[in-house]
Amino acid sequence: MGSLDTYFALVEQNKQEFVERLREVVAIPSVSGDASKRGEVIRMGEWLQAKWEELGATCKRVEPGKQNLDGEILDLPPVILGQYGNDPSKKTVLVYGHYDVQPALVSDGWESDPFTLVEKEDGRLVGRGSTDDKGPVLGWLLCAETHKQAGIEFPVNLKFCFEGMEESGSEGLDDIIIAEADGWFKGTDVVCISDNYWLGKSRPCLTHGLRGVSYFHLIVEGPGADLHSGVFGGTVHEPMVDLVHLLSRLVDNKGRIQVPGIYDQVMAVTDAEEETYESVEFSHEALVADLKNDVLIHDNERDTLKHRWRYPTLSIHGVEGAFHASGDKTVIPAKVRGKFSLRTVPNMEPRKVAELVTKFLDDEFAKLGSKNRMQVVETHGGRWWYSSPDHPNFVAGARAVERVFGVKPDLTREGGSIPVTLTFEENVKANVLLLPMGAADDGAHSINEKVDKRNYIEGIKLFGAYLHEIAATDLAAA
Ligand SMILES: C[C@H](N)C(=O)N[C@@H](Cc1c[nH]cn1)C(=O)O
Ligand SMILES: [Zn+2]
Ligand SMILES: [Zn+2]
Repeated sequence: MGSLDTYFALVEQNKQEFVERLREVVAIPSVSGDASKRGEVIRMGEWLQAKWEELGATCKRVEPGKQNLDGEILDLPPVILGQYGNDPSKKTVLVYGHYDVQPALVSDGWESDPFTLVEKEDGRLVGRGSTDDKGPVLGWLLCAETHKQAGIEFPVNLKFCFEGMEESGSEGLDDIIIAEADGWFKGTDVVCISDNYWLGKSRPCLTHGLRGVSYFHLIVEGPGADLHSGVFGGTVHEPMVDLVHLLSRLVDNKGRIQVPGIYDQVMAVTDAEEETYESVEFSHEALVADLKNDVLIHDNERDTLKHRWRYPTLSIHGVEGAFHASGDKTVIPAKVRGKFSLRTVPNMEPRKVAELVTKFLDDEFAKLGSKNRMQVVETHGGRWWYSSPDHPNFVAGARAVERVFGVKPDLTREGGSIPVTLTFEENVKANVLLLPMGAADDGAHSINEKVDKRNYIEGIKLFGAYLHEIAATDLAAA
């Protein structure tokens, strides 16, 4: 593969330029969960479309419709579909990624402005979206640009699907994938998604499973307005007291979900699965160092991995409407909204999960004898995904990892969720490979999110190597 060596050499040569390109996209604050940033999310989608079109791709901008966000009716950001190359003698690879990001404020604890990329001496490229998912999304573009610059024939036809709502439940995307399965996505041989992370910091991985997510709002409201706690404390049912009580009933402090029936659908661990935990690169020592404190529940790596990959979990995220500023305001909030989510696993069904959670909270609320009103709303949900890692798509991914990093990849499952993975698999009817670029300690969704320069640059090489391996692979051997 002489042309691949030329490609690697040019990626090396362009390293600093690629950091500047990442700086340009991080600077667009495309936060999908913030109504005031919707214009920026749309601008980010338009940026991507323009760059791909400059390169010669054919793009289609699909509008998923409208969204009601905090009472404001907003345009959903466009889904950018693209096709780069259309040679019937080549295989066709569909890549998916998202150009929206999680919210980020300096006041959350960032060391610098989240939307100004900072290159640290130790190689960290710090900025919101650097690893999730702007680095990888940009990586596919830079891979294609570098082939063109080097005069190397692009080894496959590339289709792409980039969305701007992944961090907010991928609203509207399922319908588009279903509608385009026999349209834009027709002829896809394999799918590749780069939107998760390695298990450690040195060994790359291929991922063949994701957890699902079911997100809930628990709303408790009582008086028509906030009240003075000196005047009304002890004489009215306080929404916040009811809410705190209900939230505390959902999960114990060992992570065990308290909703009856929730574990009934969880697949049992098989002997074959037990073996898969033996060989992966994962240590509590490294994890505790990343966490900055030992706050681990389990005393061994295997149980930690099982609770990340294959058991359901429940996390409490926040309370809207509660007093949260500094100072000692003596208020009784009139309406509060608790937010929590469950990560779901094979073979849990989202409908059943919502039913069990709602019934449990209804029963617990009834026990309180409160005169407040309570409501449980499932705001978004996504299904888990599990696939065999034996498909030639994974073999091509493994070969590409060996070519770039000189090691065999770990085979992992992911604790996070990319709900459209299953939608692609079911509707486009092609195998999906998850090929992450970022490392375990990147801090996606957290403060000081980063991608290491090594991961970013070698990741761009990996994308190219993977496409060349796909071109050379007999996919019919599946
Ligand atoms: C794994 C992926 N990069 C990711 O972060 N996915 C999100 C998806 C989501 C669901 N609701 C909101 N965001 C996640 O796993 O939290
Ligand atoms: Zn992501
Ligand atoms: Zn994310």
